[in-house]
Amino acid sequence: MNHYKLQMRRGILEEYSIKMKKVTELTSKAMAKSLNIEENCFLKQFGERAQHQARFNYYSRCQRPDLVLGLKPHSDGSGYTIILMDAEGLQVLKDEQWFTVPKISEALLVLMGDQMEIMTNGIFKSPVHRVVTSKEKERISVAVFYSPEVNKEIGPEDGLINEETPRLFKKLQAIKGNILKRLPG
Ligand SMILES: O=C(O)CCC(=O)C(=O)O
Ligand SMILES: [Fe+2]
Repeated sequence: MNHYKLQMRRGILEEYSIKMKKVTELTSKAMAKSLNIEENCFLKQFGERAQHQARFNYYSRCQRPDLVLGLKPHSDGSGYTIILMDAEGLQVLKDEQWFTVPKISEALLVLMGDQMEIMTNGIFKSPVHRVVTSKEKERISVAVFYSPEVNKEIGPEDGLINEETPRLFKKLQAIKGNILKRLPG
């Protein structure tokens, strides 16, 4: 890759990161509003130095999609994850069944991670998900894992705990690199 192309790609990534910061601010506020709690409460838990880690996933075409998965079942250890994809292939597990996430053009997918499940006291679930392969099409996705700043203490929002819905999680400390929690098997 020549120098000019490299510079250009860096520029695009930098711009994407800056825009992602805005997206996570808006999304965190919108999620709090939807739960009727103080709009900045999740942003406060994520902290001013919240982590944004981007991962590029490339899934090549596969002759035996019935035998080969692109990504094994897991839930994300992030707060939440923002996914940009160029094709279908991502599936989420609900009621022991796999559902394909539709690809909506220009749309970003917000996928809850384990830490947001904790902060919402279990109201927003961190789904087990996987990626299937395809015979016809390769696939690329960009996942931005948005997580609380390192060493930040997180826990269920007080506003979501009451007599009917008791606290489900203890307070925890956010740690670095807790991106994938793989399930056994
Ligand atoms: O490729 C995708 O759509 C999902 C990727 C994913 O689940 C991950 O990177 O943790
Ligand atoms: Fe994931």
